[in-house]
Amino acid sequence: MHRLPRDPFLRSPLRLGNLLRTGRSRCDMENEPASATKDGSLHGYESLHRLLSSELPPHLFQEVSRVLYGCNRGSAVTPVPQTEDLSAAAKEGNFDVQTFEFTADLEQMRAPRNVCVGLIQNAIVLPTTEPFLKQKHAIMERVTSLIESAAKAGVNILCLQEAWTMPFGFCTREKRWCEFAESAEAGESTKLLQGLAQRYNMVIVSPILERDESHGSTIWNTAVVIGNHGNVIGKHRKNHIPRVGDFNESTYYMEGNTGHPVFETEFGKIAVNICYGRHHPMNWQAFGMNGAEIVFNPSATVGDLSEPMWPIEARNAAIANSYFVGAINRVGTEVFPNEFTSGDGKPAHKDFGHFYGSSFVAAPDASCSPSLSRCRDGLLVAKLDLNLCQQLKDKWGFRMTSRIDMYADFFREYVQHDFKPQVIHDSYLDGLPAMNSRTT
Ligand SMILES: NC(=O)NCCC(=O)O
Repeated sequence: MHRLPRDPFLRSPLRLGNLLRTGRSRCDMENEPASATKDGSLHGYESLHRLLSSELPPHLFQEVSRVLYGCNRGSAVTPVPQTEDLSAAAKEGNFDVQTFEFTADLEQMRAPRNVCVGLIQNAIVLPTTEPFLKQKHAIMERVTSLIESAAKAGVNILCLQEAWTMPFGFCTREKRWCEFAESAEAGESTKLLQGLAQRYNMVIVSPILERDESHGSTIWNTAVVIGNHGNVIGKHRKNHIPRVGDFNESTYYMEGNTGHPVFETEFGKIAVNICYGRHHPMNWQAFGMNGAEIVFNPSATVGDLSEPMWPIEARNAAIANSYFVGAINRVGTEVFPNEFTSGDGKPAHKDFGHFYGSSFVAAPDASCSPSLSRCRDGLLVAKLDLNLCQQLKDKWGFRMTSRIDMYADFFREYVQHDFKPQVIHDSYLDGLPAMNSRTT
């Protein structure tokens, strides 16, 4: 007997018809390899969570969910009801909207520190062959409407995806994409967001391609942090630049020079670990050591390369550093005018592969939200009680037991050019018995 999918995405007569007619599960239904289908969905499901919740009997799904997604104070992180206003905007604007809540224990000496965080993922709007200004303005218009929806949801701190004003043209190595770079302090996107931040009393993190006029028009990959009064609080430049697959970003900009700043805002202490920096545990750690309570990870990454890592790295960082993480990935497939290769022997191609969206929030208690759609624009809203950060520090003591002094000594030695790795050699490898070897 077939269970009717609970996912509204599947309620199209065509999809359901296929399922019922063939009598097969979704994965073998379309006789495709065990990977995502062309529309970016997982064989018709917008996310892994929706696939599991629709395909598994409820009692099995509950167990899977507990193990895969964890529990926040004993319960799965499940969607909380949205206002009609917000649901209507999502329907009309065809974007995925999901709202979650992470609670903390009530404390006697501190009031709860509630904050509402929003993550926006979006596809480019126009083809990459359109005039650049038209492309940028079309994205800005779309993102403005998503921000307005975030305001309807009461979001206090919002983060956009990496290089949100442009297609992710860095795969091509063509320098013309540099035209999208703007001043962090006075560029068009910053001005737009300053107005929205002030109007909606919202802190907005805006990851853009930055052109630094004061330093020879240098290009950076930068997150601008705009305060809820419309002021630019500061900026952070991406610390780790990828040299993997089609991510030819090192052709455009260097490793950032802004350290690991934490921005103290009216709603909490936030930091930004831009995309590839999520593969570097010390990058996450340094933001935590500077006191971050929420670290955003605005990203642009594709399925073939990184999808198995995606649900793990941000979540591990949240656990290890006792803070919340908001991980955001762009969505859609971007096709570029000219073919490019990336020195991997694969045929020249014009697209980057599918940016799989799947933005989510991870909490310090190892719970995490289900992710947004793999194939549509989306807004994830998460209500957090920041007291959970300290409660987890007290419970697990990861910060207290981290032995930074021991590692400081080790790193001091490691950076010396004559550093010798601490390896203890088994003399049997040389055919000699070890000095204290067991004799029989
Ligand atoms: N944008 C970016 O740094 N992408 C690198 C690929 C990845 O980290 O998954």
